[in-house]
Formats: sequence, structure tokens, C-alpha cells
Amino acid sequence: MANRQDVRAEALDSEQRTVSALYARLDVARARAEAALRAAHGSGGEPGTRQARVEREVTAAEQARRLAQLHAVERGLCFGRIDDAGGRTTYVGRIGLRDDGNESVLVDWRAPAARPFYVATAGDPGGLVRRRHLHLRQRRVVGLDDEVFDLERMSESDRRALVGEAALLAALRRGRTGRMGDVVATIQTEQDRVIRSGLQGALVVQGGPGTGKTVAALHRAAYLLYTHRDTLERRGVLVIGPNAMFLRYIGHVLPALGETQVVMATLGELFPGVRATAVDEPRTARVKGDARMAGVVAAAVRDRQRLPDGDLLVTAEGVTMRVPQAVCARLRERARAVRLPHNMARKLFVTELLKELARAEARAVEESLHLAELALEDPELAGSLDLEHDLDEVDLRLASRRLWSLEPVRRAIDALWPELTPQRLVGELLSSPATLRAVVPAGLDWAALVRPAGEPWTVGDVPLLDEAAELLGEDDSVRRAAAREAEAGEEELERYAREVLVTTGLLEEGIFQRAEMLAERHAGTGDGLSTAERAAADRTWAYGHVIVDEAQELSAMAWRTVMRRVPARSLTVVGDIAQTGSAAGARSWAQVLDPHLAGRWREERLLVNYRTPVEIMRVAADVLRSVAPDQEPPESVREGGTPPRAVRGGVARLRELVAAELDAVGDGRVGVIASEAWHPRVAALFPGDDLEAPVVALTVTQAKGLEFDAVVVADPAGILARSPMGGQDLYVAITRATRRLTVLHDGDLPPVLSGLVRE
Ligand SMILES: Nc1ncnc2c1ncn2[C@@H]1O[C@H](COP(=O)(O)OP(=O)(O)OP(=O)(O)O)[C@@H](O)[C@H]1O
Repeated sequence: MANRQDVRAEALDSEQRTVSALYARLDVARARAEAALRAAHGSGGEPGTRQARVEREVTAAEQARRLAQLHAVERGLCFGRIDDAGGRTTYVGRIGLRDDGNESVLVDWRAPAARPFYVATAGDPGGLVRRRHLHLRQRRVVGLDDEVFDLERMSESDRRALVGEAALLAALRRGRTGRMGDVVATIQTEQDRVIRSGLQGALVVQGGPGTGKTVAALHRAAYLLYTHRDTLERRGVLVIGPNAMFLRYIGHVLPALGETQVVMATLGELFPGVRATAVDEPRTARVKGDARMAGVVAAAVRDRQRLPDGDLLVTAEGVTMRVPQAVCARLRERARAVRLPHNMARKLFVTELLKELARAEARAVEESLHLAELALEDPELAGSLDLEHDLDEVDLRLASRRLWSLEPVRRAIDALWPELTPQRLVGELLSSPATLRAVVPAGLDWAALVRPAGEPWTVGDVPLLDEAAELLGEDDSVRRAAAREAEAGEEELERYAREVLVTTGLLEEGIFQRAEMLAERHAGTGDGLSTAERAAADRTWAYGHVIVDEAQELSAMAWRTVMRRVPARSLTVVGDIAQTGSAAGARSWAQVLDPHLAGRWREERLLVNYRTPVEIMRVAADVLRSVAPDQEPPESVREGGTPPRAVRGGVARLRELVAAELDAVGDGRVGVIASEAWHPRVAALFPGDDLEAPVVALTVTQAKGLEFDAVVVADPAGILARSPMGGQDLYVAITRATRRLTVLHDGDLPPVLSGLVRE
């Protein structure tokens, strides 16, 4: 009888044969896509018709996309196998592949057929007898893990071939790389529920640190794109993260899952043309994020629709025109009554005011002629002039046009109802204490908003700009004309798309079921932009789905901005109320979501911590109790072994501490998380913001959502003292480590950290 070693080798060999065959299929698919791409490019030099050109462009863009996808799935192409009670075996991988006979040989992890791989448990195996995890290094199978659900129904040879080590723990033991990896091979059942939850409505994923909220949300994006490709390819998916470093950290998860078409942005980038990174002081952030600021921006817009101090007097070309103040007031009311955005209502105001000015001009001319007549005593002219009332519509229009070209007239109109950009409105509002005092309601600290003109935009300004853009409106006539033209070309494009599908084999490979989808994706792409790029550049783009990570940090105003991006209200909201660090952030999900989604959001909780070892989590639990006594800390699956410690000293001790941590983690990463007060000195010791470097120095705000093998928290008292949310910040800082935690303090150790071992 063969010994266990032989059995294991046999099982590995057999899986190796399957995996090699799968990679061979992948190579074939790549070669096909490459050939099609070359063919499309190769014919680019021919003169050809516009139709031929469009066809080539569409083919080339699709094949390039397909090729990028096929290259992105190289690592760990196949990672699972399930055997059911009926004797069927299914291999699960990053994408689906078919053999020459069009039989499925690898099932995409998002397909319904792959579901049992994720949801089978010993208690509820769902028809499976075994689940096997395959570990690959490059294209070689280097390990197998089996979970058996029904030993009785397994064949004798399969029984003997059982091999195992908990796949999840193996995945967790790997050192950090500075980038988030996908966990497609080890998704846990509770996470699977989050990932495969329906597209409709809003799903809140609440969970403590390290419970896999981010990773589940990203897999959900990939799953939704796969399952609802029709809707989501066209409208796009937006992922909002807390800062650029975090987006870099998670940036390669989706491509590795085969998705390259997702827009990633920070809150500071949601307003096209602005890239805000600066953060306001807590006092300012609280006011700016208050929902009442929507009313403040509206009041600021109304404040720019002004009346002259007395009658309006405009002198141009030697004539002084007078429009009574009451008439100006009537015109303003009329323009406001149409309820159009400010810049559109302005058109009406300008037209009406120009007519009034034309009449005023006629009156002024008449008046001067009358004076002249008196001077000349010319009886011929007496009583025969009534220029104002002689003006008909045509005269008025002509006179208006002439007046509009005169600089003093324009200036006078602009002073009453200027054309405004959001940047100008908000910039001028925040640098004008007098206006702020007038438009900010009692109870909101207007003085906290004042700042010098020309300061860079902060993340908290972005929702104000967005609000202003809504109220001001843009002149979109050019865009509408372009859209009409694009529509005319769509039918034509659809016909080519159908031909492209047939000639390139994209239809066969199941990438597109319908030609309209391909056509839609490329409609209006004369500018060479993908859906994702067009969406990112267009403030009014309506996304098909929006994922908000670290969502507890968003203010009420920021939520208004987010909701405008997704009129269908299909959202995944990911966060932890106990980690709220922003003064304007959420205290509960109901508080921030009910105003937009009352009765239309559901909550899933993740309770298992895959990051922080038990020993560290025990200390974190003390901190959590002090800031959120009603919240349960998540349960850790890791056991670190090294007890977290406290070391006394100042910045000067850091070099030595970090060197020791680097030694301890080998190839792993060390994060130094310092208070705002210490951070400049710490960053000078460890410069750069590359998360893939062995050491990186961060503030707590920057460290949100990240993780390191070893973490040194510097100046815990300073972190606690920063703001009312200091306790939450400390909780975030000490839950970033996967293995080791050191706390460096120069004064007394804060009592909440008394669980640390002192050195
Ligand atoms: N099913 C899983 N298999 C393997 N690793 C997992 C799994 N789920 C989570 N992890 C790992 O646990 C770590 C924490 O995950 P993630 O960053 O998504 O947590 P989080 O809930 O967003 O944390 P935080 O709230 O602290 O930002 C990551 O390294 C992730 O890869």
C-alpha cells in the first residue's frame, strides 16, 4: 500500500495535469486575442471608409481589453475544485474557460456553478462531498487542502488522496506586500453573503477592523460586474476610498479578479477639475459637513442675485439709462420664479433687463431731445415724440443686442446677476466673513468657515462645490448637441458591432451576449475614452453602482454628493462606526443613510477578524470599550505569539525600534503610525509614502484601511488628545498589525493601554 507521501505526490501530479491544461487554454485565448488585435492594428494604414475605421477601432479596443484581462489572471488561474455527490467535478478559477468543443473546463468564481465552493459547510454541504483548494506558484501546483463533507460517498482512491491544511490560515500566514491581495480562493461564507447580495438598494457592511470589509466589497464589485454586466458596463462602477494611498493599496485587486473598468476616486476627486487632498481642522470640518450647509450654499447663490442700492443707473455711449429699483426687483422675482439653476435663469433676467434698459435708453434720448427742443424752441418737435412707447418687439431685440455689446451694460448686469462657476461662488463665500455671517443660520459656527482667498481646496469643500454646481447649473447646450449627433451614429455602430462579434469570436467566448452592449460601450467614443474615463470626467454621470469604503468618515454633505452620483441608489456602504475619525463623520448608519434611503438599506455584519492577532485585539478591545461600550470587538482567527508591548522614549528611539521590527518580520512591512504632532519628525526619519517600501511613516488618517506585519504606534497620548475622536483614532492605529505591535510613549502610558507588556 502506498504511503502518505506517495499519495500526496500522486494527487499533486494529477492536479498538475489539469492545471497545465487550463493554462494551455489560457495561452490559446491570449494568442487569439493578440492575433485579432494585430489584425485590427495592421489594417489601420488603409484609407478605408469611416465605417471600416470605426469597426477597426472597436475591434482593437475590445481585444486590448480582453488581452489585459487574460494577462491579469495569470497568477493563481485556478484555485479550487469541488466534487459533488453525483460524481461531478468542477474547477473554479479567476475566469471561465472552455475547450474546443465549447465545454466549460474552468468556471468563473462569480458564476452560480462556483457558489457551492464558497458556501458549503460541514453542517450544510449543499450536495458536495469535497472541497479542494489548490495552491499555485507560477504555473506549478505546490499544495492542496481538502475539506471533506461526506467521507462515505467518496471513492476509495479519493479518500486515500486527502490532503489538508486549512487554506485560510495558510493565506493569512503570508507576509504583507504593501498591496492588498485578492482572497478569491478563501472567501468565507459570511463574506460570500456580502459579495453575492443583490444589486438593488443599498447594502451596509458593518464590521470591526480586519473583518475583510474592503476585500469583500472589492470582490462584490467584481461579482456585480460579472452578473449584471448589461447594466454596469454601460453605467460603470465607482469605488470611493478615503485617500490616494488607500486606493493605491487596493488598486490591483480588481484587475487580478479580471475587472479593469472600475472608476476609483477619493472624496476629494469627486468634483471634476478639483483634486482636493487638504483636510480641514475638526472645528471647520464639523460645520462644513453639516447638512445645513446645503441651505447655506443656496442662500449664497440667492445672495448673488442682487438689487441696485437705488435705481439702476448705467451710462454708455454718453447716455445714462435709469431702471427703477422696483422694476429690477420685479425682474429678479420673475427669473427666480422659473426655478431654473442660477446660470440658466440668468438668461431670462438678462433678456428682460436689456429690454428695460432699451426702454430707459429711449426715454433718456427722448428726454435729451426734449431738452434740445426747449433749447432750440423748435415748435416742429413739440409733443410728437414718444420713443419709449414707439418701440416694438423687433426694435427692442435689436436695441438689446446692441446694448449687450457695451461694456458698462455688461458690468451692470453682472453686478446684479453674475454668471458664476462653483469655484468662484464657494471661494468668494468662504473668504467673505460678512456674507458668511449673513447666510449661515444661527447654531452653525460661521466663523469656523472663514479662510483667506485663494487657499487650496479641502476635501470638505468638494461637497460644497458639488452643491453649488447643482444650484448654478451649467450651460450644457454643446453637450446636448453632441449627444444628439452621437445618437444618430448609434444604429450604424450597432451594425458594425454585430459584425465585429462574429468575426472576432467574442460572441463565442461568451464575452458579449448582445451586439447592443458592445455598441453602447463604444458609443460616442470618438474621443477614445472608455466608459470609466468618461464617467470620471463628468460630474453628472449616473453610475450603476457605487461602493463607499471607510464610509463612516463621510459627512452629511459628502453623502449628498455621493447620492447624486447614483440616482438608482444601488450602493455598497462599507465601514465601522467605531472607527469614525472625522469630526463630521457618522455616529450611526441610520443617521447618515435614512435621509436618502429610509427603509431601503440593509445591513450585513462581519464578525471575524482576519488581520489582528488575539493578543493585540485584547488591548484593542479595552480601547474600543472606552469609545464605544456597546460595540463587540470582532473575534480574531490569528494567534500572534508575540505579546504587544509598550516602550518608553521619544522620537530618538524610533530608529532602533524599527530596525528590530524589520529584523523580526523578514520580508514583511513595518508601519510607523504617529500622532499629528510627532508625524513630521517621524516622516523625516522614514521619508516617502511607498507602501511597498519596508518601512513607511503615516498619520492615523493615512493608515485607515491599511495593514502591516509590524506596527509601531508613536505618541498614543498625542493621538488620544487630537480631537473628540482621539479614542477612535487610537483604536484604528493599534488594529493595523498582522503580527507585532509596539507602542512608543514619552510620558505616562494612557490607562486604556494598560494591557500592553511594559519594557
Ligand atoms: N476570506 C479571507 N481569506 C484570506 N484573507 C482574508 C479573508 N478575509 C479577509 N482577509 C484578510 O484580512 C485582512 C483584512 O481585510 P480588510 O482590509 O478587507 O478588512 P477591513 O474590514 O476592511 O479592515 P479595516 O476596517 O480595519 O479597514 C486583509 O489582509 C485581507 O486580505
